[in-house]
Amino acid sequence: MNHHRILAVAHMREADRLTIASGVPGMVLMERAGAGVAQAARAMLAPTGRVVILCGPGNNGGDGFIAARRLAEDGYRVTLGLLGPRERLSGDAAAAARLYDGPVIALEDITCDEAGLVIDALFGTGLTRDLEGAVAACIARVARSGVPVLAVDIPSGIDGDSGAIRGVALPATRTVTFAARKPGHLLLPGRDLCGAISVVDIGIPDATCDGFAPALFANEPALWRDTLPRPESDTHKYKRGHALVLSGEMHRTGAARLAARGALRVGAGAVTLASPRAALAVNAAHLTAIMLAPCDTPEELGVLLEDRRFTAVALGPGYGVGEATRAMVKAAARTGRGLVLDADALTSFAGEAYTLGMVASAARACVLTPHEGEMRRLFESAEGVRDAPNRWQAALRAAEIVRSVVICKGGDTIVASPDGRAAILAETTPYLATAGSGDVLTGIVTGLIAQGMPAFEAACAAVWLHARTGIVYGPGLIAEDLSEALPGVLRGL
Ligand SMILES: NC(=O)C1=CN([C@@H]2O[C@H](COP(=O)(O)OP(=O)(O)OC[C@H]3O[C@@H](n4cnc5c(N)ncnc54)[C@H](O)[C@@H]3O)[C@@H](O)[C@H]2O)[C@@H](O)CC1
Ligand SMILES: [K+]
Repeated sequence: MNHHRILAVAHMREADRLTIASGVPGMVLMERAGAGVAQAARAMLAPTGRVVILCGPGNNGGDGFIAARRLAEDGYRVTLGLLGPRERLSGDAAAAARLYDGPVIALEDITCDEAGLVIDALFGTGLTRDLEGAVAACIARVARSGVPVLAVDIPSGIDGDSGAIRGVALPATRTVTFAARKPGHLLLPGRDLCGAISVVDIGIPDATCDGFAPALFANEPALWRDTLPRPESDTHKYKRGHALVLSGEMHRTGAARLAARGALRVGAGAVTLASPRAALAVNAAHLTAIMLAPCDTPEELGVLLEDRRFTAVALGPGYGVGEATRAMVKAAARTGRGLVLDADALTSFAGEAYTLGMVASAARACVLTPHEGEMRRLFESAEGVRDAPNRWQAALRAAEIVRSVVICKGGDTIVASPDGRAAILAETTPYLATAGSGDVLTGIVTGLIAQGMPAFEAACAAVWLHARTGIVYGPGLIAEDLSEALPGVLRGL
């Protein structure tokens, strides 16, 4: 199994279909899925403990019936509640139900008394509308009981593609999913309801999923570790890339310095801050390893960037919104370097995502790092972004429009590439929500791109490193700490 691949619901269905078409009966896949659930359940139950299994009307319920049979055979006391009449089950789910010869009661009659575990096999990836009525009431009862819950495939009520709660959802202690995680396991609020997630191999060959587009991933080191720049023994500082970060005016210089420090800490050989003349003294008072150059106009930026040693430019943090910023972005892009645009550089193109796309296409590689508000402003009139059915589809469409890698920041940051790849961050910390934290992220991406790392991988690595540093540091974190704690996380890789 490719462990960082994730499968959209439609792709999971297609992978099932292709595997079945290649000669593996659907029932064999379901048997493996149910066996995986039973195995996880055993680890959560005392010997001969009581387990309540909630089965829905589709194949998720089918997995529940398989698990019920296996656990009953092992001597556990099984109570199975089914939503709807048994005669209405069809296909593999009906076959799985026939193999289970224990009693089946109505979902409405389920209680959790003395139960050591509840297995939630109500709905999986086939959820199509909000949960209500008897199911919603049952979910509320189980949630109130405090009994540990093992979710089959995904907690019932969570949308597999968006991670949204459809009406209500049953929070799980553990989730056992099949073949690969789905976007809803990583996106909020779904992620918070899954508990510990494990993936069971049900025999869907990797090659079956290789050609799926878009290609979705969990943002984990396995995705980008091989492309992470490592200095060779014969290196010198300019071989490790030279990043240029543009500073804002006198009263707004801190953001750029935070970014510059991030770029240096992640391994750029040299970093220069391009500062308005009026702010040179302020910046000089705060910089040591980072160099300083005066730069007030697009023409001056062009002259500065005639030095071919500059490999990447970052623009936006604290820079100010308006025509002057737009002109600087265009001047930077024209020089064909790696380009990272954040904050004011993005807001300066509010409502003009297509224009920004044209500008960005001149850069060697371009990465945009919008938070939710910047994303909304930039793409307010762009088709297929605001009305996308979920955040990864919005991110992919956005990347296509701006012809850049887009980092959609949030508690479940998504990195999307115009080539159709997207990666979702699985783990982060709310301590990162602190002033200047985003500026450091901008600097980390810039530093990686300056060293020649491909844009998508650089963006994914930066997002992961930033999050991991925040997790490791924890309470009390301020933006300045991020760059200083980064080496520890880099060492761990
Ligand atoms: N061969 C396969 O396709 C495999 C499927 N597997 C399991 O099958 C699941 C997907 O099965 P299905 O596609 O049958 O989907 P589900 O079992 O998730 O649910 C589909 C059923 O629920 C109904 N439904 C949807 N939303 C509802 C709502 N809000 N209220 C009431 N009823 C609602 C639908 O009409 C349909 O009858 C996966 O999550 C996984 O657990 C596994 O067994 C592995 C193999
Ligand atoms: K479920």
